Amino acid sequence: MEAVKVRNINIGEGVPKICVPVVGVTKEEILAAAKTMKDIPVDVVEWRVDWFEHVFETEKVIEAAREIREALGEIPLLFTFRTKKEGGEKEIGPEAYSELIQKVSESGFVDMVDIELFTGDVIVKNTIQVVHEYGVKVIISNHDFDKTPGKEEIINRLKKMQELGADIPKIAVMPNEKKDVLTLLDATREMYENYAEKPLITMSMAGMGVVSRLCGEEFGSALTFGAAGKASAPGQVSVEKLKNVLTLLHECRA
Ligand SMILES: O=C1C[C@@](O)(C(=O)O)C[C@@H](O)[C@@H]1O
Repeated sequence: MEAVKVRNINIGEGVPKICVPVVGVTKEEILAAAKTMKDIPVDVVEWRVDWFEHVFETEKVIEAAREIREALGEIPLLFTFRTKKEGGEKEIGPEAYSELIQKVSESGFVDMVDIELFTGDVIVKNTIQVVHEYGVKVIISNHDFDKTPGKEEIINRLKKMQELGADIPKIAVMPNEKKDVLTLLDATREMYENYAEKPLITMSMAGMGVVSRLCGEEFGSALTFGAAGKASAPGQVSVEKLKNVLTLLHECRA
């Protein structure tokens, strides 16, 4: 499987990469967070634009993206509007969602965008086509904040993301019992060993699922979300601690 290269980072190669979400409401908060990124062990920064107070004014979004880009230097930037139904802050219709992603991709200030699988196949495919023309990579994602679907269902969703043209398929699920964490890990392993043509990102959320955010190198998850300041989902470990554990597990495997 080939790694996905974004700037100087190869996602899908070696130690799982660390992604830190920025969840500020005002541009000042967002930029203050972005400016701290150069001092911490982060490989990718995710701008969770659904938190931004001016998210529905595209010019303001693009202007903020430009300033975030400037603050990050060479750190890759992932642009994510997480919709309310998948655990985000705001609702948005599929057309407006697609248009926002396309416009921001066109701006050249972001390196990757997140597109939710359940936006609808046609919109997802069309959006990806346009985004790819701008040289921007695509994560197709799905989140279940209530439960963990069965192993086959998780694998089917990841396969579907791959078929739709994702550079990186991603799924985040909520465990209600310990077995659910094993289900997520086993689905990841099976997808990775048997079907994956692309690097994957998977996680089981909350305290019970934390182990899944640490052991990606063993089971096949190429990137993990860590917190610096405010977390964007339950179970995110602080980046420094995350880095230590990922390095430890990597060294022990060698
Ligand atoms: O999709 C994800 C994963 C995530 O939900 C997590 O569980 O770490 C955090 C979100 O910010 C990100 O967009």
